[in-house]
Amino acid sequence: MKQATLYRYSLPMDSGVILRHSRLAQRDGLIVELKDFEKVGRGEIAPLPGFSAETIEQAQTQSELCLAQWLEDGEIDWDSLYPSVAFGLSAALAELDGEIPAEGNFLAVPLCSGDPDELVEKLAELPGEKVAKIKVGLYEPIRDGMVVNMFLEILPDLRLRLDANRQWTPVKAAQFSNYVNPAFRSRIAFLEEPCPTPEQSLEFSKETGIAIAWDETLRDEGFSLECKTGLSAIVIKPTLVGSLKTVKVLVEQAHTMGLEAVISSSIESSFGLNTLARIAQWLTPESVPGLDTVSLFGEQLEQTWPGCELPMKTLTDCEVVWQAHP
Ligand SMILES: O=C(O)CCC(=O)c1ccccc1C(=O)O
Ligand SMILES: [Mg+2]
Repeated sequence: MKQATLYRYSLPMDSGVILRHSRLAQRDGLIVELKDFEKVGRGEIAPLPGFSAETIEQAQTQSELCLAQWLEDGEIDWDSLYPSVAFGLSAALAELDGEIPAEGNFLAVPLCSGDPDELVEKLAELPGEKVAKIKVGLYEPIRDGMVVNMFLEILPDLRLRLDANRQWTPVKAAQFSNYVNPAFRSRIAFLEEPCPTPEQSLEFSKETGIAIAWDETLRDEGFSLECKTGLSAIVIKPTLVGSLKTVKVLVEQAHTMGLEAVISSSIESSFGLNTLARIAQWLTPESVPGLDTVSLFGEQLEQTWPGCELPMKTLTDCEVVWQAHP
């Protein structure tokens, strides 16, 4: 006996600088719950405003159509779905089928705002490899270069992931790198998307020896992964990329090319982050995922994120916006 339910959540948040152009004060999303006799599978469908092309209303309408098909044992055409719907639905189905192992990788790379004292504290709690992520490209590139130098100087066992979100012209990118001590450059694990185009970013890497990673580029029209000098990683945001199958293919391609694959947050609720932590442990066990975003929220949803003390909202507190069985 099958049943499908869509819950809609709304959680208070402050996206801060993570989103740059849009400051979100509230996060809305859907939780899909599939039941098949005693088996249950859940997934989160949460288009991210400013990043996803689809709205939550569009995602809900499409989810309802898909779920109706699933209830009738129909085939789902994954490639025709919005990425957020494809991801949430495929995660719920995979969980229903017992495909996603329960164990998660909750060692998220801490996102730091630029205050070294705060980071030193966060890092002291991290077991094993010390990696942190800093957003760059928000202020003067020279300032970013100085901040990166300072962190790497103060913490000799620290490695950094940087993310410029395509904010630097080649000139600004060069101003940044001129300020980074050449001896420190190899401790930049990667710099995501320094320049507006992938070609400019690759050129930057060639000139500076700083490794780069694709994030936005993965979502460019017609993108296919190729091995390029200087490219060391891809950052995969499943909510923006699509089904679990698409995620798996990207991870496999990256690993085949010797690239690191990093599962990362699109600011899902603590529920969605738990799913991502499990997927990260399952598909990219050697890589620390980029999931340090729960603190942007005012509440958690259904499942706690380890160490997070925010109040908990449960699915029973959420509105059921759709429910059906065959
Ligand atoms: O990747 C991470 O470590 C955290 C997530 C993150 O930075 C992010 C989250 C939502 C939208 C865009 C981005 C981004 O990579 O810029
Ligand atoms: Mg990024």
